[in-house]
Amino acid sequence: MKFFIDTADLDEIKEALSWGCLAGVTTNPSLYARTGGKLADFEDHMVKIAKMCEGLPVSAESQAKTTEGMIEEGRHLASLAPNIVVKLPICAESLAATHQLASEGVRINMTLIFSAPQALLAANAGARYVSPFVGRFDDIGEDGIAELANVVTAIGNYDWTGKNVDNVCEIITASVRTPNHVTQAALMGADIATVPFGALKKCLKHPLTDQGMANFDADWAKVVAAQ
Ligand SMILES: O=C[C@H](O)COP(=O)(O)O
Repeated sequence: MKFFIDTADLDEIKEALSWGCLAGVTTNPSLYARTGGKLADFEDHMVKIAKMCEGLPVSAESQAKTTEGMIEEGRHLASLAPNIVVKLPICAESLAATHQLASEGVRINMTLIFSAPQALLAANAGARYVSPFVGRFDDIGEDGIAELANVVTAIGNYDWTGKNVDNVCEIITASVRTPNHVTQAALMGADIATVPFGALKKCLKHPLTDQGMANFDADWAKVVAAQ
């Protein structure tokens, strides 16, 4: 399973990139708002991220509400950098926009997916990625991982050749809150987990790793002292 980072924060992206295991970035309007960015700077910000992550997919979300608007904004966002993926929230308008944009070679990440039928509709329209949300189910006392499993099985049952420029539909596990979400997504074979930086750091750490390092250092200090 590949790791994306779910953030629009340039410092977080820079640090996560330095780890050498990042395969992409996803952003959304809330994440951009959290950076304090202005409307006028949105495109430049997306281009900055795309340049930092050359060759890696970077999702930039359209704010258009009509099919025509999404097509226009989607074409524009995709023209900003070769690795920009246009993110659209699932609805009738975005399915139609996805169908058109995919036929032009634009990669779409269909977001706000909460069920297998939604994911199947998106993939059939030509989505290059579908983003089922996990944590928001858990937030309302439902089982996000079980819904993710339905999406993974449903999308994995079919061949998406001819639907988009890459002939595949990858599943981005989104709304990830915990390392256990990452574990469960990987165990069921989700292609990608997009993880906020805080949760990514939690994935890296384990108390037994810290304890083990401290023990090795202490024992090595004894070896050095005995010289
Ligand atoms: O846009 C996709 C995000 O992964 C949503 O995550 P969130 O539920 O933490 O806002």
